[in-house]
Amino acid sequence: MRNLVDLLYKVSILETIGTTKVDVNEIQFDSRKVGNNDVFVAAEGVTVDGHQYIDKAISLGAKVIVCENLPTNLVEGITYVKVENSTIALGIIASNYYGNPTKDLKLVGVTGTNGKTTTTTLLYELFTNLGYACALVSTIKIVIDGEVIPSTHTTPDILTLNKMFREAVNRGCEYAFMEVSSHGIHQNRIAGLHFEIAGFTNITHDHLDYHETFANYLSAKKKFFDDLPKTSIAISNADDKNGKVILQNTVATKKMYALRTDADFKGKIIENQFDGMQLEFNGKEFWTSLIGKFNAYNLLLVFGVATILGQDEIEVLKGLSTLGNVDGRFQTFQTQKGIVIIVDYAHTPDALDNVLNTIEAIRTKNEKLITVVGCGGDRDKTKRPEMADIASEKSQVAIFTSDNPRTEDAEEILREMEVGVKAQFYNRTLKITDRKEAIKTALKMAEPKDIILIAGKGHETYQEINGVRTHFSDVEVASELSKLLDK
Ligand SMILES: CC(=O)N[C@H]1[C@@H](OP(=O)(O)OP(=O)(O)OC[C@H]2O[C@@H](n3ccc(=O)[nH]c3=O)[C@H](O)[C@@H]2O)O[C@H](CO)[C@@H](O)[C@@H]1O[C@H](C)C(=O)N[C@@H](C)C(=O)N[C@H](CCC(=O)O)C(=O)O
Ligand SMILES: Nc1ncnc2c1ncn2[C@@H]1O[C@H](COP(=O)(O)OP(=O)(O)OP(=O)(O)O)[C@@H](O)[C@H]1O
Ligand SMILES: N[C@H](CCC[C@H](N)C(=O)O)C(=O)O
Ligand SMILES: [Mg+2]
Repeated sequence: MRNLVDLLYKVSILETIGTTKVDVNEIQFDSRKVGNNDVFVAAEGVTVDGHQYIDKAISLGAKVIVCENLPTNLVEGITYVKVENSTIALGIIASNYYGNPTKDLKLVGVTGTNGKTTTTTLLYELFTNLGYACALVSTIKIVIDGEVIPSTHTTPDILTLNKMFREAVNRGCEYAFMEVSSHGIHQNRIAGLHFEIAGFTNITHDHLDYHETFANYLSAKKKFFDDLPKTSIAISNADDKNGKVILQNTVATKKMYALRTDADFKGKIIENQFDGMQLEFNGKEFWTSLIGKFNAYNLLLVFGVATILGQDEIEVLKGLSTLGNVDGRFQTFQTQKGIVIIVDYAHTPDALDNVLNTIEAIRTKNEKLITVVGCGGDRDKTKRPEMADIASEKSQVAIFTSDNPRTEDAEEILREMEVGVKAQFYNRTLKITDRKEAIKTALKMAEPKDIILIAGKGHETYQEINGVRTHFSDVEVASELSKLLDK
């Protein structure tokens, strides 16, 4: 049991009704999870307003209600705490409940449209190999000192985060690396966390279904940096058009990394091949098995963060040169027939463009490049024609297929993609709704040395159609089918 007074420390309270000198059990923001003596924090969501579940929470045993609007029917014996912003209050209460774990960790958050999973995973692996106990919160998985927990969000809710960080501190973790999504920032899922370093990768077109305009999307990302305290360090990509904008109003110490301009962390690509890159960071050369300019940026951010955290530059570069690809990010293998398959999580126009440019820069021009790609349902629709345009322009064959249609009609998504194809490239495109069939067709069309890029789902091990998830893995499907077809 915890005392409510302690939990409300630093919460900006407008009004209380009833006593705050009560002991409470757990904190909940979902009425369905409320138990005896819990605190229920009612918050307005994207689909419903949590305030409408206050009675339900009380009937399940809630003793304290934290809310922005007091209900008209106040219940005897219940403590009501009116706050300005419920989600921010939830963040502070959650931190207090778990003993402010992020004050005892060096927490690094990375935001940006692409590269969050890659950079946070590389940081986790680098620091683990350097001998530190660490935690990772990413789209693919959550890891606490080696123990893997499945991930449901890129940035989980603030109660889950504090619970995990408490566990990490208890297990002796010194560092935590986490992805900070724009949804996470906008919904205050990171409220009250203490970030030692905040990193920015890049910002391009995504999630306009949620944020509506690019300006809103940019300001959601910027808010992460605006809210940092003076003691934090913000590190941004000087080559990105918005790399400086994002740091405009932060009071944190500012650092920059770049390949094209002068910066605190300056990188250069010496060689870029199919089996890796020779890079130069701050005048020191090293080899990485990661491929593509975008990964040079990711590695440079990792290098910057690691040196800011006090690691020796040479040791960091040695460490980076031993790291391989992150699951589903430019994951490459060859079939028996000699077809090169690349599975990549590119699910935005910019990511797809980067991956296709990377392949173009390192392939010999005699082979065909076949791209299999789809776009997710219930997500930003404006990505659809753009991704189809890019795929058809930069591949010899583009097969449009389903990604995760979720609750949308898969055929309709394909029609919306197709609109983006330029007339002169139309005859190099195919539409095959079933993803497995699409991959099979690509394999049948391919000759030895041809390249098949399977984009959009990367590490995912499911496909969601009509709201139902079934097991599906691009890597598994491609390798099973290629074995069958090679026979
Ligand atoms: C659109 C979106 O982001 N929704 C998130 C949001 O849910 P919501 O605002 O819709 O919640 P709501 O249903 O309106 O409910 C409002 C409030 O009432 C409460 N409630 C609701 C029903 C009830 O019976 N009782 C009750 O108390 C809810 O707990 C909530 O507090 O808050 C929930 C709790 O934190 C999230 O789980 C949920 O993520 C949904 C499942 C989701 O799919 N989110 C995706 C889009 C997302 O967040 N993606 C980003 C990654 C993007 C990227 O890759 O860049 C991520 O960080 O994962
Ligand atoms: N720095 C980068 N710039 C542009 N594209 C990138 C970069 N890093 C990775 N990509 C591309 O974007 C895809 C997704 O990368 P990653 O998973 O690291 O991004 P993310 O930001 O975590 O994405 P999500 O928003 O889904 O969590 C990769 O498969 C690759 O195609
Ligand atoms: N974090 C992103 C991932 C998209 C991955 C793609 N495979 C899809 O399902 O659209 C999202 O939830 O929008
Ligand atoms: Mg991610």
